[in-house]
Amino acid sequence: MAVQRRGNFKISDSNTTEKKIKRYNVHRQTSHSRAFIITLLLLTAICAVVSWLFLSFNDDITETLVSRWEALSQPRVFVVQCSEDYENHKRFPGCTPTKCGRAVSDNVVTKEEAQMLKRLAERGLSLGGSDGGASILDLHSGALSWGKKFVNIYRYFSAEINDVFTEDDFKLYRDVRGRIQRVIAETFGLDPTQMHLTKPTFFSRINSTGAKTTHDEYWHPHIDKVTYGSFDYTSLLYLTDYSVDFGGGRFIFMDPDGNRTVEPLSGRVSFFSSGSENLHRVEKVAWGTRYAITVSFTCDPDHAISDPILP
Ligand SMILES: O=C(O)CCC(=O)C(=O)O
Ligand SMILES: [Fe+2]
Repeated sequence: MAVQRRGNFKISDSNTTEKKIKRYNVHRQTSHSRAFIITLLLLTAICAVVSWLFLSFNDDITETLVSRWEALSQPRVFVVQCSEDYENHKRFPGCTPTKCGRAVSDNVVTKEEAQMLKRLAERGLSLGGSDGGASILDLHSGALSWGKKFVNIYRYFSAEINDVFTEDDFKLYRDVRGRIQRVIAETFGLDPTQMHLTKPTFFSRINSTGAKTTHDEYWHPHIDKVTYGSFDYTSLLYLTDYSVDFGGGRFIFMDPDGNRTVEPLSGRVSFFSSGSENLHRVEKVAWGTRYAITVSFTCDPDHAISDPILP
């Protein structure tokens, strides 16, 4: 009996141990799940804080002024307070910026005209081109990127030049320049006859090839009036489409409170007063090829240049 009793006691003893083990396992599992949930919550909170910091301080976060998917039926204008830059230069009433800002128009140049100008740029640039990612062709001075330097296309290719460009190409360039000049005058309330074409005025071709010289480093923030001296109004005519022909390559106004972009679109004209109220840069091109023309105007007749002519 005693043995039996001892036996029963042993059974109930092992039941208790088993229950204890079970309870311990349940407790351990619950603790693990709780720790897992707490870790997950912590990670989520850390992610949220990091994203918030990224969104608040990352200088690449931008407002899009005009998207590639829009087709503007009239110029979109953004007024910006003029910088003091113009005070250090001789003033020309009716032209020197008193109203500053930036604007974009999709109505100045047709898609067909942009296509013709792009072909002109392709033909000219096919004669040379930079070793790095940025090549230019300046129809006025004849400067053409060539490896790590420049050549004068009119001198270097004098025998071929009339096969590459036609009188119609130059007429189209002049027409387009005149229309851009008028839209800038209308937008900023200027007398168009007081505005003069100034140098440099050039076609640009940019791809994702790495820079080989500083001439290829197109992405640096700059102020056109400082970089080029004579500029009062800068215009850019785009000849290819952002996100279709190339990636990256957006135009970025770098304002004190953040970046504002213009997405290039074939035939789109973007123009702005050239002082430090319009500090800007071009985003690096990630893929494809971006074509544009920089056409600029000065109020100072001493810095005027005439339209390019076919020799
Ligand atoms: O191609 C562009 O969008 C801008 C070029 C530019 O900033 C310049 O030519 O000064
Ligand atoms: Fe510029």
